[in-house]
Amino acid sequence: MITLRGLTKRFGATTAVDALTVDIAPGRVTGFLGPNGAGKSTTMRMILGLDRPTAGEALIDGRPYRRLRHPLYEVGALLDATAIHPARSGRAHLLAMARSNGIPARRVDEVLATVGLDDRAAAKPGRTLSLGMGQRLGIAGALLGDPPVLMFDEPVNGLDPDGVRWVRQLMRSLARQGRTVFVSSHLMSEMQLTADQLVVIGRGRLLADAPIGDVVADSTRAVRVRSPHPDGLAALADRLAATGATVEAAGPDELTVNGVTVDRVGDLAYELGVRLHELSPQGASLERAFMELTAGSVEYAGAPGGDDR
Ligand SMILES: Nc1ncnc2c1ncn2[C@@H]1O[C@H](COP(=O)(O)OP(=O)(O)OP(=O)(O)O)[C@@H](O)[C@H]1O
Repeated sequence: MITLRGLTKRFGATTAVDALTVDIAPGRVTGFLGPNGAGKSTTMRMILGLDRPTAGEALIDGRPYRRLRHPLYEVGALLDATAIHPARSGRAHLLAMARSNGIPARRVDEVLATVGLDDRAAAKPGRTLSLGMGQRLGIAGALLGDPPVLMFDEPVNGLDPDGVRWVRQLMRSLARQGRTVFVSSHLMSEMQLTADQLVVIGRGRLLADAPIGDVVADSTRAVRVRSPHPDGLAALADRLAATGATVEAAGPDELTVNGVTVDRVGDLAYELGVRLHELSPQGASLERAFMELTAGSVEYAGAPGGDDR
């Protein structure tokens, strides 16, 4: 269990994390989402004792990181896959970690096998590792102490589709084993397949903490409209906009409409005599739910005095 209580971090005038209170429970994958600069990395860094909270606390199974007796046995993390010595091999990197934490050397072979790095890959110096191999090595490091709490910051960055699927299965199996799995990602479609629970933040503040199904179900569903008559489609778009719907041109013969039902769009098209080739409700997606949730938080990067890092 990871517990955040009023967790706050200020860097000068910037409030990176703002009074975050949330429990990240074991036995499920909790996705951590937010627009760029929302405060995800800073939150993860505070959980790991790498940044000091300005106020509040971050606890791992009830204790702050600095009070953990054997940190690697209690929490494993992948924050930055490039954080490996350029001249050191992956295996040497893991062996050094194991040795300094009283973990037997054979565990290094186990985790290398788990992440799919063979002897040759594990012997390569850090500077020659691809981003994907670096990610696998970082995940191996997180698993080294077999900890009940795991955190991964953007673990699928740089992985090919096979690698992405592999990370998804790994996260799910770690959660099934009863561990706390806290993972950030920018890939919404991937998160929709991986996470059970979502914690969404914007400008450092909590926007949502709910099962993923609830977050997605709360989002509005778009309606796709296609017509072979551009003028008719334009007239329909104007009419829909006048009724308060949000209308986007998705192509020369296609509209994406939000804020009205399919029936209403169909009725208006009929009234205007516009011939349609398609009128279909779109599936709810995490992508849309995320956009709606964070709509008020994304202009942050461009705001006067804002900091886009
Ligand atoms: N060491 C620092 N000094 C000053 N400001 C910082 C520092 N670290 C982070 N910030 C600022 O804090 C805010 C949150 O940054 P953070 O990196 O935690 O966001 P994030 O959600 O991880 O973003 P991204 O998705 O882009 O990685 C940003 O405005 C960032 O510029």
